Amino acid sequence: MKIFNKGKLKEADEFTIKEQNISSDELMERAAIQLFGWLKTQLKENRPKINLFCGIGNNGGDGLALARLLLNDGYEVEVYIVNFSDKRSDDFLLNLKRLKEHQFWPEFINENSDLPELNQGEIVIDAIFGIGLNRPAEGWIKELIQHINQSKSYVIAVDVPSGLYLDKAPEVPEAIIKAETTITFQLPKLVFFLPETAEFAGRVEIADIGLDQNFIAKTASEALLIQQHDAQRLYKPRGKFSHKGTFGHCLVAGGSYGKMGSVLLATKAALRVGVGKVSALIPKCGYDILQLGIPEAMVITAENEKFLEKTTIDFTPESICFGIGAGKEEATKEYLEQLLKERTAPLLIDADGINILAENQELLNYLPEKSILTPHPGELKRLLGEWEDDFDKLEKAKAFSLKYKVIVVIKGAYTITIADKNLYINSTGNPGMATAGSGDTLSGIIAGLVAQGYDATIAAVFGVYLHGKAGDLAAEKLGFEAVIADDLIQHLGEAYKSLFE
Ligand SMILES: NC(=O)C1=CN([C@@H]2O[C@H](COP(=O)(O)OP(=O)(O)OC[C@H]3O[C@@H](n4cnc5c(N)ncnc54)[C@H](OP(=O)(O)O)[C@@H]3O)[C@@H](O)[C@H]2O)[C@@H](O)CC1
Ligand SMILES: Nc1ncnc2c1ncn2[C@@H]1O[C@H](COP(=O)(O)OP(=O)(O)O)[C@@H](O)[C@H]1O
Ligand SMILES: [K+]
Repeated sequence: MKIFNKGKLKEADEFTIKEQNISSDELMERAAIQLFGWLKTQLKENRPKINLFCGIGNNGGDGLALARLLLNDGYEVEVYIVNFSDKRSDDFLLNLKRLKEHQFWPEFINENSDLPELNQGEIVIDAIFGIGLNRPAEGWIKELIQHINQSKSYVIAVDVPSGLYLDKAPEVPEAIIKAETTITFQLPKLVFFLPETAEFAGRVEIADIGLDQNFIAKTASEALLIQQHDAQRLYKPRGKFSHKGTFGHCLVAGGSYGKMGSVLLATKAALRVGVGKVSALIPKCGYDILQLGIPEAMVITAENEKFLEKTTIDFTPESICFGIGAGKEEATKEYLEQLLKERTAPLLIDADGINILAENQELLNYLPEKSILTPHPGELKRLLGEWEDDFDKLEKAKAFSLKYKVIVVIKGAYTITIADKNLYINSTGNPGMATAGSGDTLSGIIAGLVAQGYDATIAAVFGVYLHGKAGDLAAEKLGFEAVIADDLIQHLGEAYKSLFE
């Protein structure tokens, strides 16, 4: 699903109005009908008091139209017009008039008003600012927002929590509505998936207001949310007459004394994701661990007992996963340098592989095109330096990815894959995956897909999706706390199957 910026969302609104020959207030009415339908479904027979806070732009207009629909249905409604300016939008005014025609008079509030009483068990609809916000909320509006946030009412934001920009980091986080649920129109917004801003939106619901599908399809977006139907299209079915040679040979090079489990996990994950053959290249001390832990894999040992070093292998793998549990010994660095310069196979670099690159930045120049780096935020910081906020982080990671022509997978609650200036935001995964080794399994999955012939960007995006889905399926059965990395591997088969459910 595409994620548009503010400019493109406005264009989509305008195009739809023209193309479908409707007035802008009809689009607003569609938005209100969607909001009303969602609320009614959620509330079932319950009839809590609903307090609507409406600004004077079109977001406020949505709120006023919703208030009318709620009143018509017999809900107890209180409407507060957050009267911060006299530049009221036409559709706001139209909906104010319609509300008054229903003999309902909203309360206008400004800096001199008392803050309204908001109680537990009541609902607050936040329709103060939408995508038209252009500066932080200040003074009494900020106080009102804080009052709403401190109340025990259930807060539902219309389109976007008031005070949150779409395309940049907030300057004043205290001046943003913290919603339990955000009902956003037509397309998801990038800020709903970034660590510093996602929490303001709470649970996100997308309301289809019928924006022109052709416009959405033909308009390029820099960010995509990867959901089931997107992932399904990436899947390559296995041919009836295929054999293990069809699905590639993956080399997992890593491990050091005390950290051999990471290689075991990645190796297993590569096999479970469908690779034909896997060889683990490890220091000598890991031989028994690997052979006993995963009899399906082949094992090659480096000369050294405890860490990885330059080793000659007598085959050409279809992908190499380098760095997990590897440590940062000089000899291990030299081996990475050799792999970078030899360019024998597509490379995925994770964990200590990334740390070695961060400490020896001259090596970055040797990264083969379309190599995949899978840093968690700590590793990313070592690679890129500090960033100011999430947007700055994304810009820096994009610049890095363009400069070295590589794919950067920023791991987190919503893992973001960056390739060719595009952002692919993953929709699967859960806090149960915050457990040691879950990143190692991801590396094995992605390298395993590359070995099977998936394009590197697709392998990253698809692998991240499958990994998160396996985590979701594991958590469904086991509960968040009990999920361990091996469970992700165990559920990869079901994750594949779920693509077609
Ligand atoms: N057809 C459509 O387009 C559809 C649109 N839809 C809805 O419209 C919403 C966008 O509406 P919008 O463009 O009117 O902007 P909105 O967010 O209501 O606010 C603008 C006002 O806020 C003001 N302002 C900004 N920042 C401020 C601040 N910090 N402190 C104080 N004031 C501030 C700004 O004032 P100004 O900067 O001009 O002084 C202006 O007056 C969108 O999110 C969706 O809900 C749906 O109905 C579907 C159809
Ligand atoms: N709260 C979360 N929600 C979704 N996914 C998560 C969450 N926490 C961690 N993950 C996922 O788990 C993995 C953790 O990777 P990483 O930090 O490298 O772990 P390790 O080094 O222990 O293997 C990443 O793929 C990340 O996206
Ligand atoms: K809002």
